[in-house]
Amino acid sequence: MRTEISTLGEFGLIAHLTKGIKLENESSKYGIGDDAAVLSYPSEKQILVTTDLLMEGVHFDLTYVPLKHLGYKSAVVNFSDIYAMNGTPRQITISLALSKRFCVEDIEEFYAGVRLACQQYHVDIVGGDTSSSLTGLAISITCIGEADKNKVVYRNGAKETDLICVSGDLGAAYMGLQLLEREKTVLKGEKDIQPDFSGKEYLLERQLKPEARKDIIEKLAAANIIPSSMMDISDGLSSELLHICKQSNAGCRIYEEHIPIDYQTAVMAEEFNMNLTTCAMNGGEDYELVFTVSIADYDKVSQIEGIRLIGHITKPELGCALVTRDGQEFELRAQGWNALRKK
Ligand SMILES: Nc1ncnc2c1ncn2[C@@H]1O[C@H](COP(=O)(O)OP(=O)(O)O)[C@@H](O)[C@H]1O
Ligand SMILES: Cc1ncc(C[n+]2csc(CCOP(=O)(O)OP(=O)(O)O)c2C)c(N)n1
Ligand SMILES: [Mg+2]
Repeated sequence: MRTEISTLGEFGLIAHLTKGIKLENESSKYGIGDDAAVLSYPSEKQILVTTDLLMEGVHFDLTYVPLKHLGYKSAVVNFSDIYAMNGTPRQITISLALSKRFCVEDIEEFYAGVRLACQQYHVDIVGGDTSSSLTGLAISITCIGEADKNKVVYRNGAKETDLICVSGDLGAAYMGLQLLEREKTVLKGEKDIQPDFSGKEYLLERQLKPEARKDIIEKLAAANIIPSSMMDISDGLSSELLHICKQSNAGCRIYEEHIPIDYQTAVMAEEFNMNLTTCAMNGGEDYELVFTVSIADYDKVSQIEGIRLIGHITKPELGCALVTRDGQEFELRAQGWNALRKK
């Protein structure tokens, strides 16, 4: 089926896409349908706001990304930013610019993904904007969330001797992207052949359907740990650690042998003849959390499943470095994702 968007028009499309959206959160007072949404948060909360812009051809390639997955991921990467402040996401607004290539069914798919993510993370869709584009799909999502006033975690709070921790494992989403890019080149013009991705499912899942680490935020809270600094890993661990250290006026040492990497990631890096540590440090799109905790929290944090201690914070004069298995030190450089960097 292909229903042209012009048959519904802007208002018809919005009504169609947002049909049946219900508000779950106490703070969502009024959602879609007026000039602005109305939110109300209790005075003991801080309100968190984050926004992300995703451009077709820059952030995603629709030749191998299904629209439902794209919708899911676009929402989840925003939730991830709210968790990275030690908060809880509550509302999003979604703005879309659509070219003529897209039909109503395409946007339905995209919305099905966004709505699934919102259901799973208990977030309300409270508004958005819809416009046309001459060149492709542009997606902008803004997420609003809350945190207890004294529990917001910034990038600038890391202190000398703090332990550096990471959740999950790194580099898999990047290897998933490499895999999809390779198949895209191989299969160009041969639509009937289905690539065999068996044994590589984890990599594809990490690229196409990432999750935000709500569970880690909950486990830290349950263990009574408030990190001294935290970020989510979108551009690569190196880049994020440099942000934390710069803003905290600190240095760091992280140890190559402690960087968490999944088996499939390692196999794939070998197959592509890529340096595994480089992929894990700079690949990006991991949407894991990197955070620091006081050394006093060592016992508590090391008991939490899914968190790895990878190093520690130092004085700023010592700079930021990766210590290899044979004890050599390499200065961290932000080689990861940078949308504005020269190619
Ligand atoms: N065009 C912009 N105008 C104003 N602030 C911006 C702009 N782009 C990014 N920022 C702000 O810069 C900071 C860092 O952004 P960014 O590197 O994109 O972080 P993240 O990786 O968490 O999305 C954030 O506070 C963000 O709101
Ligand atoms: C076609 C394509 N190119 C590149 C990537 C890789 N990629 C897309 S977004 C991103 C990192 C995060 O993007 P950014 O706009 O920096 O988000 P932010 O850090 O602001 O949250 C990466 C590595 C991809 N998934 N698909
Ligand atoms: Mg950003």
